Amino acid sequence: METDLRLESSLWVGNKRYRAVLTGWHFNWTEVDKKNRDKKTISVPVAEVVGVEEGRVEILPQKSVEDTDKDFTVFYVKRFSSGGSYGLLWRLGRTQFSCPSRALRDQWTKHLRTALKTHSPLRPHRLLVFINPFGGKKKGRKIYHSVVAPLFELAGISSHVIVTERANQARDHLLKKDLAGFDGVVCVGGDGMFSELLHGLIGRTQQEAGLCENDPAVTLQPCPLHIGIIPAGSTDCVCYATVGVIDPVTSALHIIIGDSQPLDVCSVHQASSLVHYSVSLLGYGFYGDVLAESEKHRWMGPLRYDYSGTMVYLSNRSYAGIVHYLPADPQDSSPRDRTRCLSGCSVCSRSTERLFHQSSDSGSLYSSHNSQYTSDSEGEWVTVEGRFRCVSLTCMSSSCPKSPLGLSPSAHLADGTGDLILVWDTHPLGFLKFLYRHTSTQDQFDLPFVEVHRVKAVRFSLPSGKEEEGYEDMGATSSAIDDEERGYIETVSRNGSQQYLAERGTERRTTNEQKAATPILCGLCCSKAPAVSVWNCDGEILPNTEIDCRIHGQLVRLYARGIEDRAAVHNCSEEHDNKCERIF
Ligand SMILES: CCCCCCCCCCCCC/C=C/[C@@H](O)[C@H](COP(=O)(O)O)NC(=O)CCCCCCCCCCCCCCC
Ligand SMILES: Nc1ncnc2c1ncn2[C@@H]1O[C@H](COP(=O)(O)OP(=O)(O)O)[C@@H](O)[C@H]1O
Ligand SMILES: [Ca+2]
Repeated sequence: METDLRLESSLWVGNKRYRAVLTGWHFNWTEVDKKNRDKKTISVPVAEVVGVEEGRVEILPQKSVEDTDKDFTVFYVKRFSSGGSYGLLWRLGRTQFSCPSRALRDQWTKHLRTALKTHSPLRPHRLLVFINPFGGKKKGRKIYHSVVAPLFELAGISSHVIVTERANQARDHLLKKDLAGFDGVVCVGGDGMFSELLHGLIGRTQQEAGLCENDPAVTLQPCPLHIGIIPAGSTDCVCYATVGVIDPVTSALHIIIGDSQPLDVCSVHQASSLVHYSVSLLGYGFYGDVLAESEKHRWMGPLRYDYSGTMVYLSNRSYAGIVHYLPADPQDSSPRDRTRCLSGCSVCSRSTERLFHQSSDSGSLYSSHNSQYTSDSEGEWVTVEGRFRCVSLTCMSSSCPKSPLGLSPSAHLADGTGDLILVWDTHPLGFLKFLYRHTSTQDQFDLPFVEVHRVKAVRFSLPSGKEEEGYEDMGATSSAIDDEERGYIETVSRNGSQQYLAERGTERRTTNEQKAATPILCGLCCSKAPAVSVWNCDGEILPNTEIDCRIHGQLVRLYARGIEDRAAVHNCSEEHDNKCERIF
């Protein structure tokens, strides 16, 4: 196969002569000077060729074809560093080649197209696209038609576009309508739109496989259709964490070349019913309150989260809860190992082996017929109880423009685990420090009131009687109540490391800093606070407080490849300057 596709000849680009070689995996062209010495080589992996067209082709301002019979044009992925973001921006590169004869031109286009088919088996031919016209800054339609559609057309992708008229339309369509002939589903919107696709596709796949989604112990069937995300929302966390930038052109190019990134999904259950699926943030306390508050201010657009975040921070709340968790194998990885899950991540690759090649033996995460989660290999559940500022579970880093390294910077996209972050009640300045560290590279887990655990499952319940209590006096959660009630913090040195203990029968102490800070901020807030918060599940408020969650390894696949390591990518051009270069 490799030798069949090989082609080598002299070609011209403008008035310069090049030696072009197609090896099967790569298409290279090297400038040759008058003395036949090689100069600079441009090398494009065949998998990153977007399209090959006869003639001299442009696509902006409109598609134009000068149909000369000795020329062909190759479109391909070109990388740029992206300033603020961690990942790389992808743009459409274009080179027009001239051949000495028409026969050679036809040979080049035929070979390149065959190589494309051979080396990019997952390239979509037909896509189902849902646009949320109201997501983010309400630019979904414009982004799709001006930026994405021309690229899909160039790549020969046909798409069926649905502009949604109501919430959950995309989900319902995926659950009920005929999906035959589609290779993938794309949303143009934010995390909420992605969540609709996630629910629709997972639900449809389980229906067709005859599996019950309600039972947390059932091993769910991975979805056959890929999901593409064109970011046009408010947080765009799933896009940022799987691509590394929020950029519609970059995302469209990942879709076109058929990149494939598996993703862990957390199922959330209550009383033996499925409540929701989550991939990014499942958060109780602070993040739940921020979402509940922000729904009242949707008109503010993406800014609603900053406004609500500030208001909720000032209200200075903490909540009682009991958290049970099932730790993952600490030998595989740790949330404190300071590694990052990047494109081609070895921890995720090892998990693929474990999840799909050993699933028939007793080493699987759960035994599929075991509704009480008691397989021998699952390990021991751990229980902690106390007052928390927030309890968060995330299946991936959940990086987003607000927090470029995310809620858990060392979490993995596809390792079959999630990171459980427990932020115990603490003084307002301590909590602010924790929040603020999300905006920099400082370790947000290196604080005495924060714990992080890599887990396979989590249960959350309320201390008996809490659900009925409703509201409690704010003073009670901040200054009036004694330290014993509040579960305030204490750091002790155990085995040489700082460990945090709260409400575990150990002595408790309030620091001076805590005592000083609390009353000042309490003066700014309301006098009544609810005793119970809500769960924020990828931007949706859950109806239940007591939940049971399980991580399903690699349940869905996105058209993405994870964040590319800048240091390992060679063909990256200088920083992209939007002012002087057009998109195409
Ligand atoms: C002091 C600065 C603090 C910055 C803290 C940033 C933490 C950000 C972590 C964000 C994790 C995001 C996980 C993704 C969630 C989304 O699924 C979900 C839905 O997104 P969609 O609307 O696009 O559909 N988004 C959300 O739920 C939004 C959560 C955002 C929380 C941001 C909170 C901002 C807090 C600002 C606090 C300021 C305190 C200042 C005190 C003087
Ligand atoms: N046509 C529509 N009208 C109202 N709501 C919609 C529509 N289409 C989608 N939605 C809902 O809007 C919510 C937010 O959408 P999303 O695209 O995530 O934007 P944002 O990031 O700004 O929240 C989603 O939960 C989705 O279900
Ligand atoms: Ca994970």
